[in-house]
Amino acid sequence: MTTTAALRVGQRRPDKDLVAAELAAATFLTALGVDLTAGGLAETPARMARAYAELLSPREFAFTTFANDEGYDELVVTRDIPIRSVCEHHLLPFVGVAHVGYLPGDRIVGLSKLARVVQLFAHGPQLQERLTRQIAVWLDTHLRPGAVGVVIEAEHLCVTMRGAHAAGARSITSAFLGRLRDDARAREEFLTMAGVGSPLIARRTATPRHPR
Ligand SMILES: Nc1nc2c(ncn2[C@@H]2O[C@H](COP(=O)(O)OP(=O)(O)OP(=O)(O)O)[C@@H](O)[C@H]2O)c(=O)[nH]1
Ligand SMILES: [Zn+2]
Repeated sequence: MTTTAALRVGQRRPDKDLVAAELAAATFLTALGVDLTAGGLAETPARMARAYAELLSPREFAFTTFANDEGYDELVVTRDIPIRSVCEHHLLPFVGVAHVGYLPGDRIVGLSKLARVVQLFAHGPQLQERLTRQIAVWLDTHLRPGAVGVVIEAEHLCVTMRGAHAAGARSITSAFLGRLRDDARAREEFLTMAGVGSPLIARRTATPRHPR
């Protein structure tokens, strides 16, 4: 018989004060010379408050796992999971895709949950490197698999739309734990399944060794 387990993850009602956020947004825009009485801007501070509240609040979900009764012992990879986060330096969006995989141990996870774990950590002021690592470590802790791999490819609007104006630049980060860290062939297989599998990319995305 397959045993199912579900762990509630995330906050049901994260603390937020939308009224204070709206007032602050109005002050912020006015200080930058934006005339809130012009055009359709009257509601903009309230919209900004709601928009950032959404971007910064993780959504609750159930992390559902099943006993690995079939003894499935090959990689499971979900690729091209959309990533939408905001960088902690400018609070501007970074957008792209995450490829997440694991080597099952005693349990397998509901496939949608890999995307939900990505979204859990993406909601909040982030660094791409930290986001990549948090997803990997969280899955390692809660699934106890033989390996975890996470690759994120993202465009940071603070890099492409302003500042350096490096239009089209994308940053690639990775985190490999367990067998995917120790075994270059397994890592190459993961990268191929994730669609980033050229030997050049495999070398570029290999993280430095740290003790687990
Ligand atoms: N490593 C890393 N850097 C990020 C990330 N998001 C934004 N940054 C960078 O954080 C840095 C902040 O640098 P600062 O010099 O303090 O900020 P700034 O004056 O706005 O810099 P410019 O963007 O170069 O105009 C910038 O180089 C950003 O590109 C991220 O996820 N990871
Ligand atoms: Zn930034």
